Order: sequence, then C-alpha cells, then structure tokens
Amino acid sequence: MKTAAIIGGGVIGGGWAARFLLNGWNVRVFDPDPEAERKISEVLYNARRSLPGLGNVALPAEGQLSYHDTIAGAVKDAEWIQESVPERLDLKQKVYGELQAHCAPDAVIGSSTSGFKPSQLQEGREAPGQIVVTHPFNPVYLLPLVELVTTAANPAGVIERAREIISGLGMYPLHLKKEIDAHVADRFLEAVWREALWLVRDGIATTEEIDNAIRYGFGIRWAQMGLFDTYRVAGGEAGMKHFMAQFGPCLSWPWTKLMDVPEFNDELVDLIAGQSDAQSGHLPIRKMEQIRDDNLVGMMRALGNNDWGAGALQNAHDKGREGEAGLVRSVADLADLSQPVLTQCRTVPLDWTDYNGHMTESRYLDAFAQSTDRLMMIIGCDAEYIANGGSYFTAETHIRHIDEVHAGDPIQVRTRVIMGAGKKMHLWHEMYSGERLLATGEHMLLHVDLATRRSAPPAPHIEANLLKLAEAHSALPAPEGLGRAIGAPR
Ligand SMILES: NC(=O)C1=CN([C@@H]2O[C@H](COP(=O)(O)OP(=O)(O)OC[C@H]3O[C@@H](n4cnc5c(N)ncnc54)[C@H](O)[C@@H]3O)[C@@H](O)[C@H]2O)C=CC1
Ligand SMILES: C[N+](C)(C)CC(=O)CC(=O)[O-]
Repeated sequence: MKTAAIIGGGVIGGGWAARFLLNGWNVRVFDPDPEAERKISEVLYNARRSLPGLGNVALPAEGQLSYHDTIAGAVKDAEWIQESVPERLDLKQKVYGELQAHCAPDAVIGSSTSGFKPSQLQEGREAPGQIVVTHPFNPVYLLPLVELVTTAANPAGVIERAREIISGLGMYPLHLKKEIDAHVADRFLEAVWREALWLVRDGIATTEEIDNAIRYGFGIRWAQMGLFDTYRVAGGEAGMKHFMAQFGPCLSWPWTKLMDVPEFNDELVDLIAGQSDAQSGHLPIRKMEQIRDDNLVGMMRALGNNDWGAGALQNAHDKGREGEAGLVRSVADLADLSQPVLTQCRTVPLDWTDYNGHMTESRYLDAFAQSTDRLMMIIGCDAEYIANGGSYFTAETHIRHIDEVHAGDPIQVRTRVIMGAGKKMHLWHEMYSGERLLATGEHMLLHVDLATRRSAPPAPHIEANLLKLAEAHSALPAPEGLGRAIGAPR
C-alpha cells in the first residue's frame, strides 16, 4: 500500500492526512504538538462524514494512520511527504534539512506553503529537485485545487509523479509555469482580504455585511464559473469585448485600494475580531466546519449533476474508481452472470438525510433510479444508444423500506432481471449496507422510441443481453416480496 508522511498536522496537515487516508494511503504523521493526535482525529471525524459521500462510487478501504516521535520515523517508506509546518521560511528550511537526511531519495516532498516560492525552499539543498510546492485549500479533504509550483531544478519525472499522485487523490493539480510569491489563487485572496480590512476599518461595512456581499452574490458565481467566464457572460451577447469596453475605464477610477494596505495594528485586529465574534461567536469552530462541509458537498454535488467545474472533476474521479469498487459497464465484464448485478456501491451522502436523522425516502428512489441507469448501460442502453433515439421509461415502481441507514454508511445495490422480453424490462433491486437489507425496489420499464415517445422494441443486442441476464437470474430463488402490493399479506 502507498505511504504518505505528513509533517506538521495542524489545520492543513490534518486535512492532507484525511485526504490521503480516505483514498487508501497509509499515513505517518510527525508533529511535536502533544495535541496533534486529538486535533487530527477531530478533522478526520469531519472528513469521514463528508468526503466519502461526495462522489457516487465508494472510496477504497482506509489506509493505516500512525503517529511518530521523529521525522526519521515518519518518512520511513514514504513515497510522498507533505510538509505543512507554520509559514516561516527558516523553519521550513530547517525541516527540509532533516527530511532529506532521512527520506528515500526518490520520495517527492510537497510543501503546503501559501506564499513561498519553491526556489526559496530548494535553496542550499543538495537534492533540490525533490522539493515542489503543492499548495492546497482548506478543507483539504474536500476542495480539489492544488497549486503545483516547480522550478527548473525539478526533473520531469518528479513533476509527473506529483501530478499523478494529486490526481489520484481526486484533486486538481494546477501547474504554474512560473513561480511567484503567493502563487496564483492566494494573490486573489490577499487582494480581497486587504480590500475587506479597509472596508471594515473605515466603517463602510461590517464583517457580516462583507460576508453577505460575497455569499449572496459573486461568491456563488465564482464557485461555478471563475472570473473570466463570469465576466464573459456579463458582457451579454457581445461577450468579453463588450464587458471590457464598458468597465475598462473604471480601471483608473478609485474602485480599489489594492497595495495601499491599512496599518496592521491592535486596533484593526480588535475591530475585525470583535465584529467576527459578534457575527459567529455563538457557533463552535467544529460546528462551523460541519456547516461549511455540508454546503460544499451540496454545491459540488449539484455541480456534478451538470458535469461542471469541481463536480465534473469528481465525476471523472468516480469513473476511474468504478473497477476497484466492483462496478462494471457491460455484460461482457460480468464475472458471474448467475448472480445479481452490482449496480451501485457508494456512501450515503450528507444531503440524502432528513429531519428524522436517516436517509430520506426520495433518495431510495434516486438510488434505485441510478441502479436502473447502470443496468441499462450494462445491457447496451448507454449514452450513445440514447443519443440515437432509444431508451427506457419507467412505468411502475414499488419500494419497500426495511431498515434505516444514515449519512456516511456504505450502501450497495444488487439488481436482478426478473423479465426482459420485447419492450418490457422488469427489474428487482435490493439495497444493502453490509449484509443488512435496507430496501427493495421493483420496477417495470418499457423501451421507447424517443422520437415518437411511444413504446417500441429495443435493438437486438439489448434484447439479447437482457434475455441472457433474465435467464441466468431465473435460476435464483424468487426474491421475497416480489410482486407484493401495499397491504398484501406477507
Ligand atoms: N490555514 C490555511 O488556510 C492554509 C495554510 N496553508 C499553509 O499550510 C502550512 C501550515 O499551516 P496551518 O496548517 O494553517 O498551520 P497550523 O498552525 O494549524 O499547523 C502547523 C502545525 O505544524 C506543527 N509544527 C510546528 N513545528 C513543526 C516541526 N518542526 N515539524 C513538524 N510539525 C511542526 C505545529 O505543531 C502545528 O500543528 C503553512 O505553510 C500555511 O501557509 C496552506 C493553505 C491554507
Ligand atoms: C490565508 N491563506 C493564505 C493561508 C489561504 C490559503 O493559503 C489557501 C486557502 O485555503 O484559503
């Protein structure tokens, strides 16, 4: 199993530990803080409740987490080392000296630094090529962006491995072609932060008003389209050129203070901290983290429905993980035709639960519908077939709720073809958590011609695949509850 060493296990190191661990890596932590283990276990608790349900395919089994008293112990066997010690150049350089004295020569060392250039971290090192910047965003276990910053000292092989490992964690390596203080994203954050400090200090807006200005407006917009695409759209039919013509002159107007930074003194700190306490001091930080994570999961899952932005990245990651989770895409890939087909292997996401504290009823239909979609794909009714005008419509559904399930629990759906002949497809889904049967879904579907919207026979290869599965599944005992109506005797 792959091993990562986490050097510095605070806010960011803890997030990295969770990201690696939940993606199946062994994680070895070094942090001199006696509270590090407690803090990381709390971050892990939040990561476990949010990350596994973000995607639609189960993550691999968790790796092993261990804590070490020395850097030498932590970097043993590590092929990736993530340094997340405080943002002090002298400290980081000292840590690199110790890391390189003990780690494997082919291990990659990524630094979480928010602003130092990789050349500053590589300076004076005998093996500078091992060190890159891999700057993440908090919470590291949910947000996919990693700024990968390299120098001419980094061999192509190191850069390629860094890209592969970051992508393998479901993250997006944004490789900067040129190093610069604070990379790319932090330059924006810093500009917005400085502007906001001025607005509060000058009494123009409170911390809460500034947060409202972001979260009710451009913040949501930026989250899904970035800056330039957003402004392109804002230019209307004439696009970006029109936008620039309209707003170009403002560039010389006093619309920003930018490098004119307010004096950083106790008065400013008290003003900002006091307003922030009044705004959200009633909520413990861990609770706020959970609220943030719930929001991010909801937004990213919504983006996934449109295969857009961070959601598209997650969809691609899910697709790459299907094989490991036991999911197949065609009848030819089924190892044993006689057994029900695994049509879903996932974790119950946070946004599938309700006021009763368990998976809400509409999501059972959602899950079964996704299983039907996969069964359709397996028999050949895939995106290409549908684009050519054939598909299935559901005519009747009967769901039985047998046991409860909660956010974060693993679920699997196994599907049997009860009958597949001519236009009809009769499916039986069973949803499990481990060996516990949670629900059954019985569905009758009709093949349709999407041009006429009327039922019509499927293509011969689809009918042949359906018949093959129906025949193989008919040897199994009839499912308990098949054909049952509400109120029918058990
Ligand atoms: N907090 C944030 O929003 C972000 C921070 N970063 C970067 O991540 C790095 C870490 O920042 P945070 O996690 O926020 O800081 P933090 O203060 O939460 O954590 C730093 C950890 O490093 C440990 N530490 C101190 N000396 C050490 C040593 N010699 N060896 C190993 N561990 C040591 C501390 O005990 C502490 O647990 C910084 O470079 C920061 O710029 C990057 C992205 C976002
Ligand atoms: C404030 N900060 C510079 C530490 C922020 C980052 O580096 C990235 C983030 O997660 O916002």
